[in-house]
Amino acid sequence: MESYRIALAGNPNTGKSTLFNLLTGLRQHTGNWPGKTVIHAEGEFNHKDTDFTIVDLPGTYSLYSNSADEEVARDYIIFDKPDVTLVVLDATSLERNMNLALQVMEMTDRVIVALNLMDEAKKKGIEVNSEALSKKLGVPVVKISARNNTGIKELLDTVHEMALGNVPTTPYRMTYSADIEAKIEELSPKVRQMIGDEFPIRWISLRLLDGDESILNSLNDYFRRERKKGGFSNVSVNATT
Ligand SMILES: Nc1nc2c(ncn2[C@@H]2O[C@H](COP(=O)(O)OP(=O)(O)OP(=O)(O)O)[C@@H](O)[C@H]2O)c(=O)[nH]1
Ligand SMILES: [Mg+2]
Repeated sequence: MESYRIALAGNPNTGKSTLFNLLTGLRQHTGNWPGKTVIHAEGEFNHKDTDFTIVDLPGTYSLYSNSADEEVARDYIIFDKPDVTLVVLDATSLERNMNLALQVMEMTDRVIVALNLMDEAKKKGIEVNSEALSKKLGVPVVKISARNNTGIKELLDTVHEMALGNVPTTPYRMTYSADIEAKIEELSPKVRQMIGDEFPIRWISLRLLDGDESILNSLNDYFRRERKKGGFSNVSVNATT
Protein backbone atom coordinates (compact mmCIF):
# COMPACT_ATOMS: atom_id res chain seq x y z
CA MET A 1 0.00 0.00 0.00
CA GLU A 2 1.14 3.53 -0.68
CA SER A 3 2.13 5.54 2.34
CA TYR A 4 0.24 8.58 3.60
CA ARG A 5 1.94 11.91 3.01
CA ILE A 6 2.50 14.37 5.83
CA ALA A 7 3.86 17.92 5.47
CA LEU A 8 5.53 19.89 8.24
CA ALA A 9 4.86 23.62 7.98
CA GLY A 10 5.65 26.45 10.36
CA ASN A 11 7.65 29.55 11.06
CA PRO A 12 11.45 29.23 11.12
CA ASN A 13 12.87 27.82 14.34
CA THR A 14 9.70 26.19 15.66
CA GLY A 15 11.23 22.70 15.81
CA LYS A 16 10.04 21.21 12.51
CA SER A 17 13.37 19.55 11.76
CA THR A 18 13.71 18.36 15.35
CA LEU A 19 10.34 16.64 15.02
CA PHE A 20 11.22 15.38 11.53
CA ASN A 21 14.46 13.84 12.81
CA LEU A 22 12.75 12.33 15.82
CA LEU A 23 10.14 10.64 13.62
CA THR A 24 12.31 9.50 10.74
CA GLY A 25 15.71 8.88 12.35
CA LEU A 26 17.96 7.60 9.61
CA ARG A 27 15.10 6.95 7.22
CA GLN A 28 15.47 10.29 5.48
CA HIS A 29 16.93 11.73 2.30
CA THR A 30 17.72 15.29 1.38
CA GLY A 31 18.28 17.07 -1.90
CA ASN A 32 16.92 20.20 -3.57
CA TRP A 33 13.39 20.96 -4.67
CA PRO A 34 13.26 20.72 -8.48
CA GLY A 35 14.52 23.94 -10.01
CA LYS A 36 15.11 25.65 -6.66
CA THR A 37 18.02 26.09 -4.31
CA VAL A 38 15.79 25.13 -1.41
CA ILE A 39 16.59 22.03 0.64
CA HIS A 40 14.11 19.22 0.26
CA ALA A 41 14.03 16.78 3.17
CA GLU A 42 11.79 13.77 3.06
CA GLY A 43 11.65 10.75 5.32
CA GLU A 44 9.61 7.75 6.35
CA PHE A 45 8.14 6.45 9.54
CA ASN A 46 5.64 3.87 10.63
CA HIS A 47 2.88 4.26 13.19
CA LYS A 48 0.20 1.70 14.02
CA ASP A 49 1.39 -0.52 11.17
CA THR A 50 0.84 2.32 8.73
CA ASP A 51 3.53 3.87 6.53
CA PHE A 52 3.96 7.60 6.38
CA THR A 53 6.14 9.81 4.21
CA ILE A 54 6.92 13.14 5.80
CA VAL A 55 8.24 16.29 4.12
CA ASP A 56 10.03 18.94 6.17
CA LEU A 57 8.95 22.17 4.44
CA PRO A 58 11.13 25.26 4.72
CA GLY A 59 10.23 27.52 7.64
CA THR A 60 8.28 30.60 6.53
CA TYR A 61 6.34 33.45 8.09
CA SER A 62 3.73 33.41 5.35
CA LEU A 63 2.74 31.46 2.26
CA TYR A 64 2.55 34.27 -0.22
CA SER A 65 5.29 34.59 -2.79
CA ASN A 66 7.96 36.56 -1.03
CA SER A 67 10.69 33.94 -1.44
CA ALA A 68 11.55 30.59 -2.99
CA ASP A 69 10.96 29.05 0.46
CA GLU A 70 7.41 30.35 0.58
CA GLU A 71 6.70 29.22 -2.98
CA VAL A 72 7.97 25.73 -2.23
CA ALA A 73 5.87 25.40 0.92
CA ARG A 74 2.79 26.87 -0.75
CA ASP A 75 3.07 24.74 -3.89
CA TYR A 76 3.54 21.54 -1.91
CA ILE A 77 0.39 22.13 0.11
CA ILE A 78 -1.70 23.17 -2.90
CA PHE A 79 -0.46 20.89 -5.67
CA ASP A 80 0.85 17.84 -3.87
CA LYS A 81 -2.05 17.84 -1.44
CA PRO A 82 -0.55 16.05 1.55
CA ASP A 83 -2.95 13.85 3.51
CA VAL A 84 -2.14 15.88 6.60
CA THR A 85 -0.38 19.21 7.04
CA LEU A 86 1.15 19.46 10.46
CA VAL A 87 1.59 23.09 11.44
CA VAL A 88 4.31 23.33 14.06
CA LEU A 89 3.92 26.36 16.29
CA ASP A 90 6.20 27.76 18.96
CA ALA A 91 4.03 27.71 22.07
CA THR A 92 6.08 30.54 23.58
CA SER A 93 5.09 32.96 20.81
CA LEU A 94 1.71 31.81 19.67
CA GLU A 95 0.44 35.15 18.52
CA ARG A 96 3.22 35.60 15.99
CA ASN A 97 2.96 31.95 14.89
CA MET A 98 -0.80 31.96 14.40
CA ASN A 99 -0.62 33.90 11.15
CA LEU A 100 0.93 30.96 9.32
CA ALA A 101 -1.53 28.49 10.84
CA LEU A 102 -4.44 30.61 9.62
CA GLN A 103 -2.95 30.74 6.14
CA VAL A 104 -2.53 26.98 5.96
CA MET A 105 -6.12 26.56 7.14
CA GLU A 106 -7.25 28.70 4.21
CA MET A 107 -5.48 26.29 1.86
CA THR A 108 -6.47 22.90 3.21
CA ASP A 109 -8.79 21.43 5.82
CA ARG A 110 -6.49 18.54 6.63
CA VAL A 111 -4.58 20.40 9.29
CA ILE A 112 -3.27 19.49 12.72
CA VAL A 113 -1.66 22.11 14.92
CA ALA A 114 1.31 20.91 16.98
CA LEU A 115 2.11 23.26 19.85
CA ASN A 116 5.83 22.66 20.20
CA LEU A 117 8.31 23.85 22.82
CA MET A 118 5.76 23.19 25.56
CA ASP A 119 8.67 22.58 27.96
CA GLU A 120 9.91 26.10 27.28
CA ALA A 121 6.40 27.53 27.61
CA LYS A 122 6.00 25.84 30.98
CA LYS A 123 9.30 27.31 32.17
CA LYS A 124 8.08 30.75 31.18
CA GLY A 125 4.77 30.24 32.96
CA ILE A 126 2.81 30.25 29.72
CA GLU A 127 -0.30 28.11 29.83
CA VAL A 128 -2.18 27.19 26.70
CA ASN A 129 -5.72 25.86 26.70
CA SER A 130 -5.35 23.53 23.74
CA GLU A 131 -8.98 22.40 23.86
CA ALA A 132 -10.27 25.96 23.62
CA LEU A 133 -7.78 26.69 20.85
CA SER A 134 -8.81 23.58 18.98
CA LYS A 135 -12.48 24.57 19.22
CA LYS A 136 -11.73 28.05 17.99
CA LEU A 137 -9.52 26.90 15.10
CA GLY A 138 -11.71 23.93 14.15
CA VAL A 139 -8.74 21.56 13.87
CA PRO A 140 -6.96 19.27 16.36
CA VAL A 141 -4.33 20.92 18.55
CA VAL A 142 -1.74 18.74 20.28
CA LYS A 143 0.86 19.89 22.80
CA ILE A 144 4.33 18.48 22.23
CA SER A 145 7.97 18.92 22.99
CA ALA A 146 9.93 17.55 20.06
CA ARG A 147 13.21 17.95 21.91
CA ASN A 148 11.98 15.96 24.92
CA ASN A 149 9.90 13.50 22.95
CA THR A 150 6.69 14.31 24.82
CA GLY A 151 3.19 14.34 23.34
CA ILE A 152 4.48 12.58 20.23
CA LYS A 153 2.32 9.47 20.57
CA GLU A 154 -0.85 11.52 20.85
CA LEU A 155 0.27 13.60 17.88
CA LEU A 156 0.90 10.52 15.75
CA ASP A 157 -2.41 8.95 16.79
CA THR A 158 -4.13 12.12 15.59
CA VAL A 159 -2.12 12.15 12.34
CA HIS A 160 -3.04 8.52 11.76
CA GLU A 161 -6.75 9.13 12.36
CA MET A 162 -6.80 12.17 10.09
CA ALA A 163 -4.93 10.33 7.33
CA LEU A 164 -7.58 7.60 7.51
CA GLY A 165 -10.23 10.27 7.10
CA ASN A 166 -11.64 9.91 10.61
CA VAL A 167 -11.12 13.46 11.80
CA PRO A 168 -13.57 15.96 10.35
CA THR A 169 -12.40 19.57 10.67
CA THR A 170 -13.97 23.00 10.26
CA PRO A 171 -10.90 25.21 9.80
CA TYR A 172 -11.33 28.80 10.90
CA ARG A 173 -11.67 30.93 7.80
CA MET A 174 -10.73 34.57 7.91
CA THR A 175 -13.45 36.98 6.86
CA TYR A 176 -12.21 40.03 5.03
CA SER A 177 -13.81 43.43 4.55
CA ALA A 178 -17.13 43.56 2.70
CA ASP A 179 -15.61 44.84 -0.54
CA ILE A 180 -12.92 42.14 -0.59
CA GLU A 181 -15.50 39.44 0.21
CA ALA A 182 -17.64 40.75 -2.69
CA LYS A 183 -14.66 40.54 -5.04
CA ILE A 184 -13.85 37.01 -3.88
CA GLU A 185 -17.42 36.00 -4.56
CA GLU A 186 -17.25 37.49 -8.03
CA LEU A 187 -13.91 35.93 -8.92
CA SER A 188 -14.26 32.48 -7.36
CA PRO A 189 -16.67 30.96 -9.92
CA LYS A 190 -14.40 32.11 -12.75
CA VAL A 191 -11.34 30.60 -11.08
CA ARG A 192 -13.26 27.40 -10.45
CA GLN A 193 -14.33 27.25 -14.08
CA MET A 194 -10.72 27.60 -15.19
CA ILE A 195 -8.90 25.26 -12.87
CA GLY A 196 -11.55 22.96 -11.45
CA ASP A 197 -12.52 22.15 -7.94
CA GLU A 198 -9.45 20.36 -6.66
CA PHE A 199 -7.70 23.50 -5.45
CA PRO A 200 -8.50 25.96 -2.66
CA ILE A 201 -10.50 28.30 -4.87
CA ARG A 202 -11.16 30.94 -2.24
CA TRP A 203 -7.51 31.16 -1.30
CA ILE A 204 -6.33 31.29 -4.92
CA SER A 205 -8.91 33.99 -5.70
CA LEU A 206 -7.55 36.04 -2.80
CA ARG A 207 -4.01 35.67 -4.02
CA LEU A 208 -5.05 36.74 -7.52
CA LEU A 209 -6.85 39.78 -6.10
CA ASP A 210 -3.60 40.59 -4.33
CA GLY A 211 -1.80 40.54 -7.69
CA ASP A 212 0.25 37.43 -6.86
CA GLU A 213 1.66 36.37 -10.21
CA SER A 214 3.78 33.60 -8.81
CA ILE A 215 0.67 31.55 -8.08
CA LEU A 216 -0.29 31.90 -11.77
CA ASN A 217 3.12 30.60 -12.79
CA SER A 218 2.79 27.66 -10.43
CA LEU A 219 -0.68 26.85 -11.76
CA ASN A 220 0.65 26.96 -15.31
CA ASP A 221 3.58 24.71 -14.42
CA TYR A 222 1.18 22.30 -12.76
CA PHE A 223 -1.14 22.09 -15.75
CA ARG A 224 1.81 21.80 -18.14
CA ARG A 225 3.08 18.80 -16.15
CA GLU A 226 -0.39 17.26 -16.05
CA ARG A 227 -0.82 17.79 -19.81
CA LYS A 228 2.43 15.95 -20.43
CA LYS A 229 1.08 13.10 -18.36
CA GLY A 230 -2.08 13.24 -20.45
CA GLY A 231 -4.28 14.20 -17.52
CA PHE A 232 -5.67 17.50 -18.77
CA SER A 233 -6.65 18.69 -22.20
CA ASN A 234 -5.87 22.35 -22.51
CA VAL A 235 -6.03 24.39 -19.35
CA SER A 236 -3.78 27.39 -19.16
CA VAL A 237 -3.79 30.48 -17.02
CA ASN A 238 -2.32 33.67 -18.34
CA ALA A 239 0.57 35.03 -16.39
CA THR A 240 1.90 38.36 -17.53
CA THR A 241 5.49 37.54 -16.63
N1 LIG B 1 13.14 23.72 24.43
C1 LIG B 1 12.84 23.16 23.27
N2 LIG B 1 13.59 23.42 22.19
C2 LIG B 1 13.24 22.84 21.03
C3 LIG B 1 12.12 21.99 20.90
N3 LIG B 1 12.05 21.58 19.62
C4 LIG B 1 13.06 22.17 18.97
N4 LIG B 1 13.79 22.92 19.81
C5 LIG B 1 14.98 23.72 19.48
O1 LIG B 1 14.61 24.80 18.65
C6 LIG B 1 15.67 25.11 17.73
C7 LIG B 1 15.13 25.10 16.32
O2 LIG B 1 14.73 23.78 15.97
P1 LIG B 1 14.65 23.27 14.47
O3 LIG B 1 14.10 21.89 14.53
O4 LIG B 1 15.92 23.48 13.76
O5 LIG B 1 13.57 24.30 13.91
P2 LIG B 1 12.98 24.38 12.41
O6 LIG B 1 11.53 24.67 12.56
O7 LIG B 1 13.35 23.19 11.64
O8 LIG B 1 13.71 25.67 11.86
P3 LIG B 1 13.85 26.09 10.29
O9 LIG B 1 14.36 24.91 9.54
O10 LIG B 1 14.77 27.25 10.33
O11 LIG B 1 12.49 26.50 9.84
C8 LIG B 1 16.73 24.06 17.97
O12 LIG B 1 17.72 24.61 18.81
C9 LIG B 1 16.00 22.93 18.69
O13 LIG B 1 16.81 22.16 19.53
C10 LIG B 1 11.37 21.71 22.07
O14 LIG B 1 10.38 20.99 22.07
N5 LIG B 1 11.77 22.33 23.22
MG1 LIG C 1 14.36 23.00 9.81
